[in-house]
Amino acid sequence: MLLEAKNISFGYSPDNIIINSVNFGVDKGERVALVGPSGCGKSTLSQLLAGYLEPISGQILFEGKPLPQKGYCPVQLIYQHPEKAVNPRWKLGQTLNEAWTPDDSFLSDMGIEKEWLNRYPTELSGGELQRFCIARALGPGTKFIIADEMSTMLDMITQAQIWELMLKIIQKRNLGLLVITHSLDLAQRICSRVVNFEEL
Ligand SMILES: Nc1ncnc2c1ncn2[C@@H]1O[C@H](COP(=O)(O)OP(=O)(O)OP(=O)(O)O)[C@@H](O)[C@H]1O
Repeated sequence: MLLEAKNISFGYSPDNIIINSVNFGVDKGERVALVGPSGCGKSTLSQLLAGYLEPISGQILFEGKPLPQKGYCPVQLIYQHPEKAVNPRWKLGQTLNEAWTPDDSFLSDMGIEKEWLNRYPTELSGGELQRFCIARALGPGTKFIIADEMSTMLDMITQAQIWELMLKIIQKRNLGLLVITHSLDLAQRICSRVVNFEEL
């Protein structure tokens, strides 16, 4: 398995366990969609898989080993809410360069204007900021992308363009992909396997 949750449990409080002894994995070369009703725990699982949250029991393994505690994480999570994923006090260029330095053609493919890098996060629209967060997550050290409802706030044309580019990058660099979505159509178009959270 490339990325694996082994018998993990988690709750935001001890009397409210949301993830109960779950086993889940994504193999090399697979693109998996995770679907399920609102509030069932998909985003929580994605945060556990990216190392943002610690399970109360069980293990998260990437290429058979725990995620690194320090340095760049090979598993990058793209959130539903880009404004929560950036430091509001930093200009976007600083935020991006902390992760990596994409060239001008990559920025232009992602629909990012260079001038935005001199702005603060509140000075971009939600969709513009999300494109920036997607670009940031695709640094050279990234081996696995978790996209949690990442394209919900983009218009249909931008959504299609971004996914087309993402899939090209994912194939070229052989990255793992987990997509969390409410759209079965998107799941079936993009992924090789669809998993229902409630059946885990
Ligand atoms: N930080 C938090 N503190 C306490 N409870 C939380 C927190 N985040 C989420 N929850 C609760 O955990 C449960 C699972 O939430 P989660 O966001 O993982 O669901 P989801 O399946 O991703 O939902 P959606 O499809 O609506 O995004 C929900 O009942 C939610 O209210």
